[in-house]
Amino acid sequence: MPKILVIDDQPAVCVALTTLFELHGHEVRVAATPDEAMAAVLGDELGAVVQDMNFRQSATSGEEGMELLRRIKAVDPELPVVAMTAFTSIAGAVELIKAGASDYVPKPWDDQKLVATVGNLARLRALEQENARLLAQRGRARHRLAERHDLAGLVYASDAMHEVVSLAVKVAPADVPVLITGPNGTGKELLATIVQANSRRRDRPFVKVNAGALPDELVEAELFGAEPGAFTGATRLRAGRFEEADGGTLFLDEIGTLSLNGQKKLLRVLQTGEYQRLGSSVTRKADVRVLSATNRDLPRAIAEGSFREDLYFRLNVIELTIPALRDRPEDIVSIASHLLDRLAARAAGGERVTLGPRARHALVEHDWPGNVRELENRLTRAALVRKGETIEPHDLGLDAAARASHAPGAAPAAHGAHAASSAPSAPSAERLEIERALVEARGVVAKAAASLGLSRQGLYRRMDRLGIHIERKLK
Ligand SMILES: Nc1ncnc2c1ncn2[C@@H]1O[C@H](COP(=O)(O)OP(=O)(O)OP(=O)(O)O)[C@@H](O)[C@H]1O
Repeated sequence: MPKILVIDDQPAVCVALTTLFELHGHEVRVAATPDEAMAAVLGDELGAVVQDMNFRQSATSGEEGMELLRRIKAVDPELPVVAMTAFTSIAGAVELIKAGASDYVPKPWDDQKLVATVGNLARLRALEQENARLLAQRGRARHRLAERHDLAGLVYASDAMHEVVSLAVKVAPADVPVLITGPNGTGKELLATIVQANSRRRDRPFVKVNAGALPDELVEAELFGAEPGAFTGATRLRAGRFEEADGGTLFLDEIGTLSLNGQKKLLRVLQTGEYQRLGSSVTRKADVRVLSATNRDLPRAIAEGSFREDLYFRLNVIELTIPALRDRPEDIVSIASHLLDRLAARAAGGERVTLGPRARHALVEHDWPGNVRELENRLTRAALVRKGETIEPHDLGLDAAARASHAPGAAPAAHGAHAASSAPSAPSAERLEIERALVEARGVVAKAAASLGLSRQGLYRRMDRLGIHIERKLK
């Protein structure tokens, strides 16, 4: 039970209060003067203070008590102080609360009320202290992790991510395959980078392959290489990805959509540790650590017959699962601030952009179907269309943001030109991609089309279909 400090110059009052609090399980310390009280506040672990307002027989103004209250609050602003006062005026009470008293009780006091008030305040302080201790402990744990390992720019505040990142750096030095799972845009590739950066192979090649984009007929040549003439069009010797990654790490992204043929070829090299270039009979040794990632539910794909179980067990010696952004809302604002810093560093003028409080709220409220990648897109857009230094909800183009900006008292929508859409609900990945390209191209459709790999007409058709139109040319 928290210790209570009783401060009163009248021994009879001290005895009565000590008895009262001890009866209710508290330890009690007594002080008869302001100096004794300060010694206790500085030297003891206290849960709450009950203090008189006058310390000399002749004094009645309460000024000494007010002075002591200020001294206590100056050294420990969170320590609850209950003032015992003969004040009956509202002004006196207000002054006490302003000076930091948590509560005040009249003299003579009501035992039950006093014990309940002081007990509650002391319990609350204990809870707050425990919270602060846990937060500090977590902060220290994160700090230690970031100090000792290369976290490749990954930012988080949530316990869930702390667990994933801790496991990633723990398994990094072991040369085992790691499968990283999680929805699109949650940072799977970034986590693979962390595993590689903290492994013994950190200074060796790190080769990334989008396994899902490999056409079936090219899987073998891409992974293992091809001799000249091995297939039509193969005029030069081509090194495969396993060869490029020799001594290092191979990251197979989108492994869940690798063709069955590709799966078979991959399984063989993982089982035997050997492979051959297409068109060659020379067997090569694969000294490669394989990391892979997918957003697919592989056990389900196995049940449906589209993924090999034997390959799954080879790849999945360790599984790291990244939760969707909406399931770790504590991360949203930290990541957003980090991304804004990154944007500022890349921008020509390097101007620092910050998030307004309503924009933060809108970010935390949003569902983030596209996870951190969507957050990146939204912030890129917002950083470009914002009017001032601060990003407001309507700059983000989010549903919730739009609602927030139309709420009473909200700032009017920005009049700056931006790619605006007439159908704001549930933005698709395609819409975001196009909006981002348009904003980055400052509204120049031909430029946006080129960056998307589309013809100008092609982009216009898509904009029509999605109801995206350019409101005004960006300056
Ligand atoms: N926690 C984070 N802190 C900082 N940046 C992050 C974080 N998570 C993701 N990012 C950034 O978000 C973008 C998407 O991340 P990444 O490409 O690693 O996701 P992914 O899960 O591999 O996506 P996909 O499933 O589409 O392949 C990247 O630019 C990455 O740097």
